[in-house]
Amino acid sequence: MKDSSHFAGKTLMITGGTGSFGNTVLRHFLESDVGEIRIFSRDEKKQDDMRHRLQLMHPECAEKVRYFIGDVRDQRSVRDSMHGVDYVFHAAALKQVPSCEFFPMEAVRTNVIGTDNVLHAAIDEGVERVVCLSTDKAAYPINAMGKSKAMMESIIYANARNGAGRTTICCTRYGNVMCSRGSIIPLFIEQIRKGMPLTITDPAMTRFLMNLDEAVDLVEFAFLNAEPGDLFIQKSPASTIRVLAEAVQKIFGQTDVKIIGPRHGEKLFETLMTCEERLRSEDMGRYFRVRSDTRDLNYDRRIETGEVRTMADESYTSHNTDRLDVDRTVEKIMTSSYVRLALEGKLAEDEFSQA
Ligand SMILES: O=c1ccn([C@@H]2O[C@H](COP(=O)(O)OP(=O)(O)O[C@H]3O[C@H](CO)[C@H](O)[C@H](O)[C@H]3O)[C@@H](O)[C@H]2O)c(=O)[nH]1
Repeated sequence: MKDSSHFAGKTLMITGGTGSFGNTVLRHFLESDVGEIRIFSRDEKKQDDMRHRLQLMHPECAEKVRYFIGDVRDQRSVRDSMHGVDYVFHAAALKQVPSCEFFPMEAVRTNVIGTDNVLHAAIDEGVERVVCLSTDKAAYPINAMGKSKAMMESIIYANARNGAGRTTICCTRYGNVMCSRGSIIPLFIEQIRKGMPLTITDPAMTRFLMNLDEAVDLVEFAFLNAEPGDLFIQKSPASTIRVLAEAVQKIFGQTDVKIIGPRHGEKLFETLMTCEERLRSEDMGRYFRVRSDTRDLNYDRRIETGEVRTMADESYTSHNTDRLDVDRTVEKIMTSSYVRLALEGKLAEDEFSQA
């Protein structure tokens, strides 16, 4: 992390801390002189693995990390782990589209109620900043995962608007993180290794591509720049699944391709910023900021004059963003440490990419 003096001596908590994001962010945060990092998650085995990995690879900072077993669904466990915390990074979520489609109430419990629990505990405990992680699937949502994340965002903005005391709550939204657990690139690599055909849902589908370090940069940018209720969006390139498959094959070897059709709840393209958000967005270089709408419900008091615009002409989507060809997709994919290690046959040795 570049300048991380803002974490000096502070206590940070990462919900969903044993996931891909949690592992990457932990590595970044441990480079700073942070006081303490709390990993909050459900799975004792994953916590134990993380503890051992850290002791093995970075014994000098292992003591700064404390592990809390709990579930964001359970308010008590959230509160008990938040005493004395300065900053919260809320990454705990159900995020697989197909499984949320079959168990939508589970998405509600974790993504909606869980976020409400985290925010209220943070407000009550006087946490200074909470950065929540959302997804492109929350913009014009069509599947249960996206709808639950859209509700999560509403809860974030409502809490920020209704007054969160000394707690600044903000949100980040990004597209597909390459090589996160259960995602397409690791699956393609495995299929090539086993000599099996690549399973492609729809070759024309597009997805935004970013790596885990970029996700961490976005979260840090939000942390440093947020006003209450801000949404920060990472500008990202995208590619079609056909191009992505060709790029992975170019790196790992040719194999057949099988078209399997879209899975439950999938979109042809993703939206990172809606037309309505785009109208009030601010271009900050690598990122967009969408400020929260701070008007109250007394519409009668307002008299609008002149031209009133409700939405921008276009939303910001994986179809109309910078679209990568095969070579640029190869370049992009190679920025993922998972892919580089897989290529060198060193995946098992990596301390964090297995998360
Ligand atoms: O066998 C497969 C599986 C997937 N796909 C396609 O590959 C793309 C990416 O699929 P992933 O499962 O990797 O990602 P999703 O877009 O479904 O969702 C991912 O990105 C989200 C953010 O947008 C969340 O982070 C979520 O956890 C993560 O799974 C999609 O177009 C999908 O249709 C295939 O072609 N073949």
